[in-house]
Amino acid sequence: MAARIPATVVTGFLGAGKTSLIRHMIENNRGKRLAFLINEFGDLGIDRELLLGCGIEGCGEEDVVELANGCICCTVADDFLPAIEAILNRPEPPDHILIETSGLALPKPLVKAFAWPEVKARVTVDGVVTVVDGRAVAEGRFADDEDAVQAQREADDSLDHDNPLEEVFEDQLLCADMVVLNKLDLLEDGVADRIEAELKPHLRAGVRFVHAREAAVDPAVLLGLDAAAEDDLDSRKSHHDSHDGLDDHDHDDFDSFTLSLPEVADADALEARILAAIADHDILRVKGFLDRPGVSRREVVQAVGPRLRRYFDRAWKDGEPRRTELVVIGQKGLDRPAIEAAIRG
Ligand SMILES: Nc1nc2c(ncn2[C@@H]2O[C@H](COP(=O)(O)OP(=O)(O)OP(=O)(O)O)[C@@H](O)[C@H]2O)c(=O)[nH]1
Repeated sequence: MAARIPATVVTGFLGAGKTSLIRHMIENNRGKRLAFLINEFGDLGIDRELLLGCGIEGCGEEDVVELANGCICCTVADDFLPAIEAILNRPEPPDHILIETSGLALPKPLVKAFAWPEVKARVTVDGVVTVVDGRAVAEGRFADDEDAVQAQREADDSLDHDNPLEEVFEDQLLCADMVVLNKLDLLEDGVADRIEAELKPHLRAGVRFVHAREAAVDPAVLLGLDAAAEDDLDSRKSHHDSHDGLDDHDHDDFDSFTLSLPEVADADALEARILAAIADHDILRVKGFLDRPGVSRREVVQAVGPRLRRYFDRAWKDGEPRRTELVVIGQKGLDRPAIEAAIRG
């Protein structure tokens, strides 16, 4: 059998640092031919745009494939398989494939797809890398209310949590071969070690932790784990393993919408309104691009919980419509009219 191409699955909750990790990998890639499959929740395709916007050599249009139709874990057969086959059938197949899942995806159904005979013959899962937002963990974003869980367990004997964030977060950890504990700069001394000690007993044996800022991890550490995860599915537990073997997962727990705005003359004022909306409506993630009048470059907006960053990436291209668009993601029941009104001001 010809050597199989290794694929790394990069997972982690919304805003943990997956795109940053992949970007760092592209910048520090020592001559390997890489291909990227990018999937995200929300319909703007921002992550692909961000990677292409960095203008790094070795990251061309054809190398970054976006899986746009919903969440990868629920559309494996329709979207993922044709995309991976197209990559494998290129005249010059890549040396390594990287797959960024959406922040709400469960990695296990994706890894399972690699066990399908037509894929397994040609690709192997080198490793599942789970990026963790250390600050969000420290703030207790993924922690259930213990009393509520206990009450629920007593009521229906199920293992389900009352906090869907925690379920997704745990599923991503339970599938990991390596955990990147990110956002060290936002943690007090000693907190990263404490988080690692707390998470470790819940993970599969031997899973390594790497602590990182800006998800900057040497590709030599991330790639070449040689895990063959598709042969090892039983050890990767999921809250969504069901008795009939079918995955039982949908994204009804989460909501997203896209907001289009006119050009933004005062970005500081818009930032303040976005932050106020995030606080008032418990929004998990906002990201998008701003059209700033008189400025040749587009401005990126990234918010994860209460923290927001803005920076200019690339120039608007000739003929490209200059747009201001933001994707807003939160738990089910987002009050769209109120959020829109708050952000529009
Ligand atoms: N302070 C701080 N911010 C970080 C770090 N790593 C990433 N970020 C920021 O966190 C935000 C989200 O990072 P991304 O890399 O886009 O996260 P992601 O996991 O790809 O996000 P989704 O695809 O939306 O789930 C961006 O504003 C990053 O600049 C870090 O180590 N420290």
